[in-house]
Amino acid sequence: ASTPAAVDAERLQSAAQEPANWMTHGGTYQEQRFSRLDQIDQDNVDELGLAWSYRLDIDRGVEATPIVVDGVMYTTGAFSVVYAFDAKTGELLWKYDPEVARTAARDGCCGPVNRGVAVWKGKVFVGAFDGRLIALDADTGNEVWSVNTLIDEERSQTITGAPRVVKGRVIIGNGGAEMGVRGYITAYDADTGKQAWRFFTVPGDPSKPAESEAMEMARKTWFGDKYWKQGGGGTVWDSMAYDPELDLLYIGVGNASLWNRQVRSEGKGDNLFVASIVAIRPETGEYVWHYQQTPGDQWDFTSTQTITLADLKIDGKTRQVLMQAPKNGFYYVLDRTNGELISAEKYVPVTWAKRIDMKTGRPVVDLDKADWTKGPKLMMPGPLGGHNWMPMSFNPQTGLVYIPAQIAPALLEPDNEATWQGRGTLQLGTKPPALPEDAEARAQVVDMYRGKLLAWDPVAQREVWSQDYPTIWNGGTLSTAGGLVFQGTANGEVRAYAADDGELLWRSPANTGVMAGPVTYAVDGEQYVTFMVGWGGIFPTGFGGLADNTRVEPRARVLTYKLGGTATLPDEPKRKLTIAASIPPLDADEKTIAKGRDLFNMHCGACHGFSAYSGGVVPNLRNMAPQTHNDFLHIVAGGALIGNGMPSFADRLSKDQINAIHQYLIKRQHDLADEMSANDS
Ligand SMILES: O=C(O)c1cc(C(=O)O)c2c(n1)C(=O)C(=O)c1cc(C(=O)O)[nH]c1-2
Ligand SMILES: [Ca+2]
Repeated sequence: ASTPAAVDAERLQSAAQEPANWMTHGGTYQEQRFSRLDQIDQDNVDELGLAWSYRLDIDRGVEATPIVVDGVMYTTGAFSVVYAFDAKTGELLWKYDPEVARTAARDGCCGPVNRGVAVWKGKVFVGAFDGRLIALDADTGNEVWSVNTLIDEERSQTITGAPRVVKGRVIIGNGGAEMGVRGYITAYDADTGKQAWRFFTVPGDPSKPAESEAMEMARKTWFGDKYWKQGGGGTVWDSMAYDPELDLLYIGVGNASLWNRQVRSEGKGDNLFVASIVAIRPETGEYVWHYQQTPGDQWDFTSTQTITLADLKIDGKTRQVLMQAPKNGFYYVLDRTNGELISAEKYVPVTWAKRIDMKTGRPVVDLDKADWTKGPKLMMPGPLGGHNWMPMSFNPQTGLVYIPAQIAPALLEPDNEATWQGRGTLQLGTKPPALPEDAEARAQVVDMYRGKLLAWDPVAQREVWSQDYPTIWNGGTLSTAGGLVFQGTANGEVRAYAADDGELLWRSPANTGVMAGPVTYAVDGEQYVTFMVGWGGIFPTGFGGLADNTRVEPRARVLTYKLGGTATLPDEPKRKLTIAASIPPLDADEKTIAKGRDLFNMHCGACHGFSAYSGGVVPNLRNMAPQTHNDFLHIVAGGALIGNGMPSFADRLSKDQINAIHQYLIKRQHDLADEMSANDS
């Protein structure tokens, strides 16, 4: 190959005909994550072996889908670091680190993750966690242009999603709806980085003119004068799909901000376009249609999950559909020409709504179970969703979608006094959705957690087969013409199943949790399958992942397999938690500990785990060494561990507050020691 990343409009539109390559995030513009490669099939998949592996630089959540073009793989790790590999040998061709401040992890809800790059005509595009969109020379990894996509430096906006390129425009949205931001998506000229258009998803300051007719319409669905001060939300932090025939770009719009609609919008209004699919023109950013899945969302029900386009035979007619399994637990099939609802059924247990009314297209909300603004409610799904960002796939040969589904209830409790807290702090209008501190009570919730690889018939709207996992947060899926479904698991394996009946045909250790969506490609006539592996994202950081003593290590790698591959992974057992030899005495009063608890959950919980349950991605504060206790103030206020990515909180926490947090953690460390000795006896 002479010109690297020589991808243009024609190649992208007919990507399905070039299965040796994986040229755009979802494999094709339809984002089906289906490959016509069939060299690896149901009969020989058990001969898969490691062809090559590469240890990435930063052991935090790995979420990227690699792009592979003409024998070169472009992929990313945590903090938006880009890697180019020889796809056959794994040789590193170049690496580009945008040098996002490692302390910037605080600016996101869910870790400094990145879901991958886009390529176009010799360039590689990456959205950096700090909000820059950067174009690199695909040959050298040198920067060609860089733009700042952020509109408000006072707020925490990030990029975690993968850009898409449509008609020579690089399109990217931002994350941040847990931190009080306004959502939008922006298109830039791929050659120059010049902004082409921006589409806002929620209205801004009502004293200023609306940016578009769409915003004029959206405004009428918001109430009071608070929403725009709290951002409004509606971030487009992950999915998009493009239909070249209809010339429509579909974007998945996230949850409202704050979560609490009482505080945000006087408890009423649909709050367009939160939790919606919106169809827009890729050349102009002009609104065409929308379908709102969760009107007036107050459950963090993002509609940012994989958007998959397909042509399905429904009631004897071929329909051009758009499909999604968003967090809210319903599987939606829409007519993608106009946004009309074709069907929607529960794909996991759902308590917030009874069903979707087919006449109105609206959910029949069960207020008794769903409205937590007047008192705590156990939600199903919770904010982790029936399905999160881990991509699903659709196999046109079986007619099934393969959803990394999960059952993850959560208790939501109101904080109706919520006010603006400044950038880098959670702004929810709920108490942070912490797991109970009491070990037994926590176990009761965690025992409800179940992961599920769900093979779903989108026409009949029913399960065809499923595979159960002991916990949630399992990986994205890939399906192939070899009759296979590939998926990695939360507890550290890569697997292949028969696409038709779900039989487990191959498994191999990944030595870490696997979340990202795998891809397949071919070089010199040989088929490869790549899993990006590495544990992180919001479940491990915010919710402790698995229990303390069975935790998964966050080892970040690229793992590439082929038939007869003979490379090996080092033997890397799970680390066992050993309790610190001494813990400072527990002598703070209840009031101090309670204050420390609230401060910790608001300022520290998203990374170190609400209620201090650690998933082992960042240090476990229930197991601090004596030296860490001694240095606590230096670390938290003095920035002693800035090099490790631990910011100084001197700008937002007083010495007294830091001490309260420390006392709370001492209590939690004693709790852990008690739990461990109870388990031993
Ligand atoms: O509302 C947002 O802007 C936003 C952004 C992100 C993100 O950018 O990663 C996540 C979420 N929300 C979210 O709700 C969520 O569950 C989530 C999980 C993850 C992850 O990477 O594990 N990111 C995000
Ligand atoms: Ca969110």
